[in-house]
Amino acid sequence: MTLVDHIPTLRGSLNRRLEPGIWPRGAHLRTDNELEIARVETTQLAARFATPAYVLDEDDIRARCRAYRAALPDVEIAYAGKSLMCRGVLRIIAEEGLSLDVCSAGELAVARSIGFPAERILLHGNVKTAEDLKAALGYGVGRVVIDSLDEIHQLGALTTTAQPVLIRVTPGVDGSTHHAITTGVDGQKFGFSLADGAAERAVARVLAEPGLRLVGLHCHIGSQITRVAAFEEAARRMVGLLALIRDLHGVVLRQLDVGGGHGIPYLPGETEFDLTGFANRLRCAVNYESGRRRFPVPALTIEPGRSIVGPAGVTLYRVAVVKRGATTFVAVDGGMSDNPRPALYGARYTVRMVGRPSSAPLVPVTVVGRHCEAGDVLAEVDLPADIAAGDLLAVAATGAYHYSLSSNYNAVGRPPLVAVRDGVARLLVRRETEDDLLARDQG
Ligand SMILES: Cc1ncc(COP(=O)(O)O)c(C=O)c1O
Ligand SMILES: N[C@@H](CCCC[NH3+])C(=O)O
Repeated sequence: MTLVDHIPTLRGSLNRRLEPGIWPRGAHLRTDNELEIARVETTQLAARFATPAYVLDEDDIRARCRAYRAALPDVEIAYAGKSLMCRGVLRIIAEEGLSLDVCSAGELAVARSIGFPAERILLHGNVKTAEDLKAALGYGVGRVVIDSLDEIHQLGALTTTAQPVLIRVTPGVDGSTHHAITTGVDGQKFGFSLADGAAERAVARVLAEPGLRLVGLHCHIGSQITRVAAFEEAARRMVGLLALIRDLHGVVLRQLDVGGGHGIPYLPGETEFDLTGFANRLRCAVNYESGRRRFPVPALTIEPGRSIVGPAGVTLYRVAVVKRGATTFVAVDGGMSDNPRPALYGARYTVRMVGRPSSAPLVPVTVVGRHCEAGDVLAEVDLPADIAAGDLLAVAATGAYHYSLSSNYNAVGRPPLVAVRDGVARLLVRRETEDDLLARDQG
């Protein structure tokens, strides 16, 4: 802490500029401190849909899809549906020409309900239940990504024609991210280890299974990673394995899926993912390694989720209570049920009081939720000293892994998901009601 941090009056009052790179592209802060997203006032959104509410800048999502396609024109971009899955978002993804990664029969059902093209769908997961596998085969998904020896037999026993599959490999690359979302190293539950030969043994088993057709390899080293070199290293190792498989089995696998995991900034000053650098270095690494091993350059797939939808989302909360003391607690009408990420990963956020002007100095506060846990903390940030019940808070970069991680803790209904575009708000998913909560309860 510096001296300035201890003296509220020196901390300044509300910054009139939105932190660059953190808020949706269509976000604009007016001089009266009204936050507009895609020319829709967030005070109007809060009035119409109530709070908490997840707001999505549709054009931001579309722009991110297009940026990926422009940077990687010959690479298949498969949106990781787990990051934010609903029909409205999948329609955007389908319209933008992306493929889709699903990891359960439930996610597949959403995709299926809008007729997402089956050949552009990949099924993932370390556990795929019989229902998941049957649903995938029933819809005719393009590829299933095999994650265990058990699954080889389980899937093989269900197929009637040879199902195209990839094998998920753990390449032994650490993306330097939170341990709960680190998946490229040995000692975690996903994939077959490259280092101990498990991946090579899985290849032999799949090749011997008549119900499966091995078309390529997959890896996913983790999430919220900005170090491009980690993806480059993983790709290099995977091409090495493709060449080894050719040498050992005489089989040339044409597809290489290097997963997703591209990080986004949540706080000012955090590194943005270098998409152009990633595209160049991925292409160079794969071309170089393929050339060196005289292996035909494989067709590439990537699976970004967070970096497609994360920055497009903003959560709106209403301040319910302010408790002033040694710590000032600003308690809002949502919390860990709509955002468990601070509790799960120590995630931090950029938060603003919006909707009315304030010239009060900024003071440190702890933004907490309404749930029955002391750990229900959303953020530790600076907000205007005159913050009061009824004020509106906007939390940035909540498009990915918020709606999809939300729960009904304390029988609180999940917030609505609202898309905004060209001055118009469109409800994608309505708020969960008490009737919804009671609907499954058999009494
Ligand atoms: C197999 C797979 N692909 C893609 C992703 C998408 O990750 P992210 O949202 O970090 O891009 C995940 C989640 O980490 C995943 O498990
Ligand atoms: N849920 C995690 C990301 C998980 C990535 C999925 N494999 C997060 O919110 O950061």
